[in-house]
Amino acid sequence: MTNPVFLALDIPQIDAAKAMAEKVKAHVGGFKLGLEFFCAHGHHGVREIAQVGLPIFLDLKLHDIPNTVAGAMQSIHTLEPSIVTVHASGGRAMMEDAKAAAGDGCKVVAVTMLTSLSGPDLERMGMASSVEDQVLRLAEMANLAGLDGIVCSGHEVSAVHSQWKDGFFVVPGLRPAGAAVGDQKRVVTPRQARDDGAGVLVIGRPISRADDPVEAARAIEATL
Ligand SMILES: O=c1ccn([C@@H]2O[C@H](COP(=O)(O)O)[C@@H](O)[C@H]2O)c(=O)[nH]1
Repeated sequence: MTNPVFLALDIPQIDAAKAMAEKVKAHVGGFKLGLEFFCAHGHHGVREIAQVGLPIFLDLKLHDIPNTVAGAMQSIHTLEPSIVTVHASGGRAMMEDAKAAAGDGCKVVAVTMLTSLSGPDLERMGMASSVEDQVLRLAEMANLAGLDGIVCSGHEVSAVHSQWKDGFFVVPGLRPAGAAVGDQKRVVTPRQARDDGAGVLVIGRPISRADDPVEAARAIEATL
């Protein structure tokens, strides 16, 4: 089995991020580079981390009009990411154009509802539906738009998997039992997410901020 864990390298210093990647590379399947790292280091930073030799997931959460998102997808083409995120709330046309611009070999997945949000946050945004219904609705739109899959929490992945059998599901908000939750609200263990149908497990601080990141990554791998 390929290791499904992508380590979120939310580390602003390029040398420290690369050193972390080198340290844990035997115990993860890839690296996720998000806004913190990309805004600081752009294409150069991505190329540095890619030298470590594992797949790169660019979690840029693109969200704009279709033409702009398609242009952004074309601008990251040369980095050959294996996965890129857009926001499902950008709409179906935006997702269609993002997928068309991505080219072969790059999965495009739509962020549905951030794992740092929960039911009361939806209410405050004026949305009457439950979290699961909202995620299922956005997942259906992403499927119709031709995307490869979605990002959701471990709370919804089983329901989404039932609705979208061959979808590709990326799950962040993962915590080993007893680990600090921090700003995440919809949390499950890596093993639970895997059992419920997640294809990629995104894990950041439980590894990157552990006293011993190699041991933390190894211990998570052993539970899968
Ligand atoms: O809904 C989402 C979408 C993306 N993320 C990203 O995943 C990691 C999680 O990091 P932890 O340190 O394990 O909490 C982070 O890079 C987020 O930007 C998410 O958490 N939730």
